[in-house]
Amino acid sequence: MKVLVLDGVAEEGLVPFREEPGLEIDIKKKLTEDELVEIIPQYHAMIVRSATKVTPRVLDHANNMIVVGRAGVGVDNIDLAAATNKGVLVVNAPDGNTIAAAELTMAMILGLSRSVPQANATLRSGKWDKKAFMGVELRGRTLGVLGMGRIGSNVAKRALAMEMNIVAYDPYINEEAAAKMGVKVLPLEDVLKQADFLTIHMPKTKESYHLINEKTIAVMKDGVRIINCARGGIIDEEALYNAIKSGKVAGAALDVFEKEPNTESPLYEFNNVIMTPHLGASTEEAQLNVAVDVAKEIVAALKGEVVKNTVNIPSLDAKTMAAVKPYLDLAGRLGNFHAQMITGRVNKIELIYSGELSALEVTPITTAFLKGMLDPILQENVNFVNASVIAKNRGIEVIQTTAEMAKDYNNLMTAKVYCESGERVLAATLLQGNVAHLVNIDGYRVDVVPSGHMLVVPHYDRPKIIGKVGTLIGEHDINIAAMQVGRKEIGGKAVMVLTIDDVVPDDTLRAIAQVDGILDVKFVSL
Ligand SMILES: NC(=O)C1=CN([C@@H]2O[C@H](COP(=O)(O)OP(=O)(O)OC[C@H]3O[C@@H](n4cnc5c(N)ncnc54)[C@H](O)[C@@H]3O)[C@@H](O)[C@H]2O)C=CC1
Ligand SMILES: O=C(O)C(=O)COP(=O)(O)O
Repeated sequence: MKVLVLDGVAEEGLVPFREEPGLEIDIKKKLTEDELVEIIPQYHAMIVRSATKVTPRVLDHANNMIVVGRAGVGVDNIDLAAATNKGVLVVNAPDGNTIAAAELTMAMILGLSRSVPQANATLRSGKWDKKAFMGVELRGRTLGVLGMGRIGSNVAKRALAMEMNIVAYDPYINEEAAAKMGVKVLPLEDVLKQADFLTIHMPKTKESYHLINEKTIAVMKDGVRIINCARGGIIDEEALYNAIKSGKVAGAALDVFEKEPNTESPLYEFNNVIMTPHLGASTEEAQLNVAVDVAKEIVAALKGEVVKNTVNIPSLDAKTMAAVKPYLDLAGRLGNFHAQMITGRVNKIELIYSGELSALEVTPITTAFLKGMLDPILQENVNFVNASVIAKNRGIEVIQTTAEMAKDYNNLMTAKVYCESGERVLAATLLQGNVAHLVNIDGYRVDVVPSGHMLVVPHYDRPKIIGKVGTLIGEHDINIAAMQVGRKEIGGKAVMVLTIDDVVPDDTLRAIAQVDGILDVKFVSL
């Protein structure tokens, strides 16, 4: 397998790749979209930082791509929807550069409060100008933190050590944990009103795009200083320009810009604006950390193992994964079994998780079912990343419910599939040793290990029928390994499931279907 490494990812961190026999690494610096499109089909994985744009067009050509790794946090340069549709996993390395970004933010806050870069530049130009650089102290001033995640909370921790008051806005955090740290979580407007320094640490999303704009700046204190080491685009740069020009904003420190690289901007006009070229993660430690972390994740993804930091599918912790894993296999088999039993368009899938299963995180199990069912039916590559999206795009309604009790079983997964030809129901359980057992077909009780070749034959419960089916199969020298009959009442309808050692030819299937009393024949191979 081949991995493409771009954007100057730290080579010394790629050790996990070098330890994998058979993995080829290509390290390239800067590629245009056209160049990327041309070479991308040969790669199974790629690593980027923030420079390369992984566009829908690039992904469209990435026919062998399994995983895209981001050596860092922000994935706004990767088209996640296109990756998901293509079945490409996206992983990031969110922990390795937290301290680097938090420390740059502190450097920006201190740089702004004492005009360090400007004073340095003036002195170098031959001027000893003490008067021009009267600073302000941080002690006792209020720092507003927008986004109290990894970086925001590390900035808060450091600013507390400098005796600042901290107020924060983050609608998705635990206020108690923040309060314990000494941070007051407030509505956005209050944070904007109270902050002497305002620092941004949220991702760029539809919600946060241009969050700092003419209106929100108007709410802020006169003389506020604004720091952005998160993402360009969260600040409307034109509004910031106007606010600095008018004196409303006393200074700004920007590491990120709406358009990068950014070497020309009206903001260069102001001496009270400090700008750095997206250096937040640029420390030796951070670059080593993120390269190692993302390389490990990519190796795991290529080997089909559990990946922690997935961005486009929910990631599961090791404990949850261990509990869910046996059911992923069961669900995949059940989905695949269904795919071979149904005819016509699928409209709705209802999955009922009962007994012990109801206490688990069942969404990945649903995904495993969808993958198992859709993969054999569709031309496109269906995997854990795109299975739910594909189902949705095809208008298949997926309902997942749980029930605490599973009659007669410890755990039971029931899958009802509604399609043009009607409704089919399969139910399966995990018995000792995590072996999957199919225990119900369309309301008939059976006990079949869903594996290998099987024949499912609904029929009338009458003498001679089973014998005739056995004879027809025997005539083709196919051995029957196991046989099960499920019936509700004597003489009514029943279902026969034969586990056989070989593929049954189509003409034999037709001959079986013609036996008087046989209602249908399905050959299922897992
Ligand atoms: N300048 C640089 O080189 C670097 C920039 N970053 C950027 O810094 C930002 C923060 O990174 P982390 O702290 O690691 O991420 P994180 O995911 O740990 O924290 C982000 C926080 O923002 C909050 N949030 C999300 N949407 C919000 C909204 N609309 N309003 C308020 N809060 C919101 C989330 O609840 C979360 O607590 C990201 O944009 C990341 O890309 C990260 C590393 C280096
Ligand atoms: O991790 C992040 O989100 C960053 O912004 C770091 O970007 P970089 O890897 O230095 O291009």
